[in-house]
Amino acid sequence: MFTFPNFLIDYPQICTTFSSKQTGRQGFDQFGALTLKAIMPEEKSLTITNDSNNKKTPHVLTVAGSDSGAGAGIQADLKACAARGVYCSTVITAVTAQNTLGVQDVSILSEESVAAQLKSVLSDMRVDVVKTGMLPSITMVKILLDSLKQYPVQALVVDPVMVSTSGDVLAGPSILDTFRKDLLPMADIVTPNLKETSALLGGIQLETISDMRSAAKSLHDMGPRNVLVKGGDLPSSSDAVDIFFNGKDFYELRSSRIQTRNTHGTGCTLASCIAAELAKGSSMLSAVKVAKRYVESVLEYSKSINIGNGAQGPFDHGLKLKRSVCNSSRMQVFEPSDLFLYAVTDSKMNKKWGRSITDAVKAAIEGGATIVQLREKEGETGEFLESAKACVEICRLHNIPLLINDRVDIALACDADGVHVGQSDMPVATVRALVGPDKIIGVSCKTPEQALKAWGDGADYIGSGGVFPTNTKANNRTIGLDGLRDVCLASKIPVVAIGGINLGNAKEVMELGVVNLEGVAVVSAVFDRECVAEETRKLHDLLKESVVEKVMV
Ligand SMILES: Nc1ncnc2c1ncn2[C@@H]1O[C@H](COP(=O)(O)OP(=O)(O)O)[C@@H](O)[C@H]1O
Ligand SMILES: Cc1ncc(COP(=O)(O)O)c(N)n1
Ligand SMILES: [Mg+2]
Repeated sequence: MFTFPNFLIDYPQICTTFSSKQTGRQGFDQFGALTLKAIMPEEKSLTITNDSNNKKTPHVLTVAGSDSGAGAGIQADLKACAARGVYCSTVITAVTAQNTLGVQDVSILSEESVAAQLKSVLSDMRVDVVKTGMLPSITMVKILLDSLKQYPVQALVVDPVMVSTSGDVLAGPSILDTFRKDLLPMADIVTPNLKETSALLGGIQLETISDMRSAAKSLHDMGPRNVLVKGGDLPSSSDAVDIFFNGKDFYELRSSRIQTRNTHGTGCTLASCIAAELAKGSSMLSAVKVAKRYVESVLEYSKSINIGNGAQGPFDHGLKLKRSVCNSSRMQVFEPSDLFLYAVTDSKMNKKWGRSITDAVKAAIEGGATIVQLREKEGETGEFLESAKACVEICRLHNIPLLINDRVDIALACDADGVHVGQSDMPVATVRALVGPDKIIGVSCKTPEQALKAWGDGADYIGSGGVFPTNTKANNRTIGLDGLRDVCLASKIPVVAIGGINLGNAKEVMELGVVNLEGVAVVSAVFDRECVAEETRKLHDLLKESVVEKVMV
């Protein structure tokens, strides 16, 4: 038996740079200095240093079958990793003749060839994560596991490919026992589709999300550290729902179902993207979330691709809009709890108190702000961009997300973590098309209808208000605590309350205790004050005292 040095997965909460010397962990040396993403549960205030001399290129090795149509298999893996900015090497287990009609032929490579390919790559190329797809024989699984024993890697992502989306069999039932007994216990994550889940669990029926949850639990009992049951083919659901289970918590990962014929290779792409994110240093949950969003984005962008005459076409991993979706230095996926204390800057207030934007942001973070938005309605673009870049640097040092109000161009240019838009700004779907799957998008909503639309369009959170009257925004209709409650109850994404919130009324807002309400956003209460850090700290303390159990009604 062997164990994978699973440092990232065991410690997703710690973010700083560890060198192998500092960790002293066996098996970690081969990775050199790794930048690990990190959040400390209470204070998110760790410094991220970068040992650029020793920076290693993230590297995924895919062990899978070739697809001549290039929508799935090795070809999908190469394209997905390239799109995500990660190097990908390949061990080919079989050569399939495939097109958009189905699988016409399968030639399985010799076991000697597979063993030789594994040795060539693993002995020389410092692989971070191995991802498996089509493993057509029991001996090949054993060869792979033996190779990994000799050359341990950071994580193993197992896509237990058995049946293609077209319904063709790629690995027969005789492999099932080896998958269950030998491969799954070694996996950091296993990502079966519904048919594969059913086969692994002896042919059980999977018709509902609740069935998927029970199945994820049963698969977890077979030994993998994490399970993702993919629901791309769940007939009863109008959304594309996947169930993630880490042995403790279940996560229902839901996206809208894209109406397209171009879904060939979604499973391979998802698993490769998970592997790529892990290789970059993500925690498992973050990797899975980003991968799901990436698949959703490429399906959306590739709707118009027209290749082949069959029922299932491939998609464009590079996205139609060539953007630098993978170059962001942000390491962390948005968490609802980030909305706890949301500091929104205001150019007029900064001017009034003679503060630079950067000083305002530094002080808010010092006082405990958990997310920052630059809302600069006046001033020159060039100047704003320079301040925004400086704020991105400050926020990244503290692991605090930084969003830009309204200005998608500024957000892209300074590589901010996201954008916040109002109802009359650029539509959310267009913002998503421009900023890509990784960025956070927030939308201001006053009604349940707007909240549902925001979710459908791909927003990550809602800012709901004005809860109380405010001077910050002219002619802004106040929705009150009742309006806020209605939005929270209707919403499918986290909500932050905004509008006239201060030390005198923040408790009332939090004590609504309504589902989806994650925190408060403030402008004047912290920035129209002499000491921003102190006011922010007082508000932070008050919010902490006010946290109550959330209710559905
Ligand atoms: N039409 C779709 N719209 C959005 N997401 C989809 C769609 N079809 C599949 N997905 C997503 O693609 C990923 C692969 O799922 P699935 O198609 O079930 O696996 P496989 O390709 O292995 O059969 C999952 O995250 C699933 O939710
Ligand atoms: C060589 C190979 N490997 C895997 C798949 C699965 O494809 P999908 O991701 O569409 O289920 C495939 N069709 N061909
Ligand atoms: Mg599929």
